[in-house]
Amino acid sequence: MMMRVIEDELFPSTPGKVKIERTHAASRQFHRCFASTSTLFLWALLLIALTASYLSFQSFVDTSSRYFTASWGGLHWERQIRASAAVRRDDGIAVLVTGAAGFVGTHVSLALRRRGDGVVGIDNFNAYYDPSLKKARKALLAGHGVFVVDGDINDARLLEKLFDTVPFTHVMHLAAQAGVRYAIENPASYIHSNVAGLVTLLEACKSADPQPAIVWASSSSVYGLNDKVPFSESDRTDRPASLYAATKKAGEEITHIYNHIYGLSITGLRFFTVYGPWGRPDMAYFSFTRNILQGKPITVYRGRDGTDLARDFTYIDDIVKGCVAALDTAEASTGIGKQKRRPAQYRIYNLGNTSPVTVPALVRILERYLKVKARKNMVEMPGNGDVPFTHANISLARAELGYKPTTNLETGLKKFVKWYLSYYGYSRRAGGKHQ
Ligand SMILES: O=C(O)[C@H]1O[C@H](OP(=O)(O)OP(=O)(O)OC[C@H]2O[C@@H](n3ccc(=O)[nH]c3=O)[C@H](O)[C@@H]2O)[C@H](O)[C@@H](O)[C@H]1O
Repeated sequence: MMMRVIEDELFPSTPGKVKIERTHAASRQFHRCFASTSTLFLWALLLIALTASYLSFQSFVDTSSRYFTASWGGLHWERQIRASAAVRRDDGIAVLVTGAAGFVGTHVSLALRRRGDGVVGIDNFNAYYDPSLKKARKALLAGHGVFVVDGDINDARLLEKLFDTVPFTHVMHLAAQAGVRYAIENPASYIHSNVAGLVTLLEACKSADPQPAIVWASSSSVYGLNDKVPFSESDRTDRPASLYAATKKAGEEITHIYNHIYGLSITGLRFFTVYGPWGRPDMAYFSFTRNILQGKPITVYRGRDGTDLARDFTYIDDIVKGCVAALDTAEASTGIGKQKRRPAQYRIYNLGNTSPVTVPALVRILERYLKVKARKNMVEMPGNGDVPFTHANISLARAELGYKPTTNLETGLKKFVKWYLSYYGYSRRAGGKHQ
C-alpha cells in the first residue's frame, strides 16, 4: 500500500498531466521544504535561547549556592573571626592555626588563647579518622573563645578572605595529611594537603599585608633511612621511607623558596611521634588502647632481624611549649607587596623527647594502666613506610627556643589513658561507648 502511494507520486498514471503535476509537486515540495527549513530555524532559535537561559541559570545557581551553602562568609562569620582573633594581652600575637581541630592544633590553640593571644582556627574536618573527635575538639575550643572555620587550606578565596579580615601576625600551620602507612592506600591525599595545600597557604601569606611569620609542622620521618643517631638537623634528609616523609621534606624545600623569594619568615618543626590526650586514633598508642579495652588483638611490628622498633615518643605538652616558643622567637617576615625587602629568618628544629622507647615497652605500659593483658600478634614490619627507630638530638631547639621536654612515656601515657577512659565513657560504665 505504501509502495503504491510513493510510485503514484513519482510516476503519475496520466502522461498529459505530467508537466503540471510536476510543477505542482515541485511547488509543494518547495513549500514543504521551506516550511520545514523555517520550522527547523525556529526550533534552532528556541534551542539556542533555551541553552543560553539554562547556562545563565546554572551560573546563577552556582553563584547563589556558593553564597548560600558556603560554610564561611557573611557579616556574622566575620564578627566571629574578629572576636576570636582579638588579642587580650600586651604584645600578644594574632595567630591563624591551620588544622586547629587536629590533635596538635587544638592544644596549641588552647595554649595561645589561655595566655591572651588572638587565635582563629581553620580545619576541613576530613574523615581520615573519626570526625566526631574533631568536632568535639572544635567544641572544646569554642568553649575557650576560639573559632574554627570549616574550610580547606586549598581554598585560596577563603584564605584571602581570612587575611583581609584579620592582620594575622603569625600562622601556625598544622593542617596535613598525617600517618606514615596510609600513604600506600591514599597517596593523592598527601599531595593534596601537604604539597598543594601548603603552596596555597604560602601564596596567601606572601600576598597578605602584613605578611605573617610562619611556624609549621615538619616531621621526624624526613630522616628516613638514616642510621646515625641521634638525628640532628644537619643530617641528610634525602632518603625518605614513605610518601608522607617525602611530602614533609618537600614542604621544607617549598617553604625555603617562599622565604628566599618573598621574605616569609619560616620555622619548620620536626615532630617526633607526638602522643597524649585528645590524640590521633590512627596512631599506635591510641589504637592499641582501643583494641586492648575491646579485647581485640593488636599487631606489633618488629624489625626484619627480629629487633624491636623504637620511637622517640614526645608528649603533647612538650610539643606545645616548643610550638609556642617557636612563635615567640619568630622574626617578622620581610616582604611587602610580594617583594622581599631583606633576607628573612629560615629555621628548622627537632622537637623530640631524646629517649626512644620500644613498641613492646609501650604496650607493657598501656597494659599496666588499663589493667588488661594485650593479645599481641608479633609480625615483621611490612615495607610500607615505617622506619626502625627515631631519636632526636634537640640541642638546637634547647639553645634557641629554650625547649626542654619534661614528660617521659610513663607519665604521658598515664595522662592519655585517664583522658581516654573519661572521653569514651569507661569511667562511668563498664565497656565504654563505641568508637
Ligand atoms: O614522627 C613522625 O614524624 C610521625 O610520627 C607518627 O608516626 P609513627 O612514629 O609511625 O607513629 P605510630 O603510627 O603511632 O607508630 C608508632 C610505632 O608503632 C608501630 N606500630 C604501629 C601500628 C601498629 O599497628 N603496630 C605497630 O607496631 C610502628 O611501626 C611504629 O614503630 C605519626 O603517625 C606521623 O604522622 C608522624 O608525625
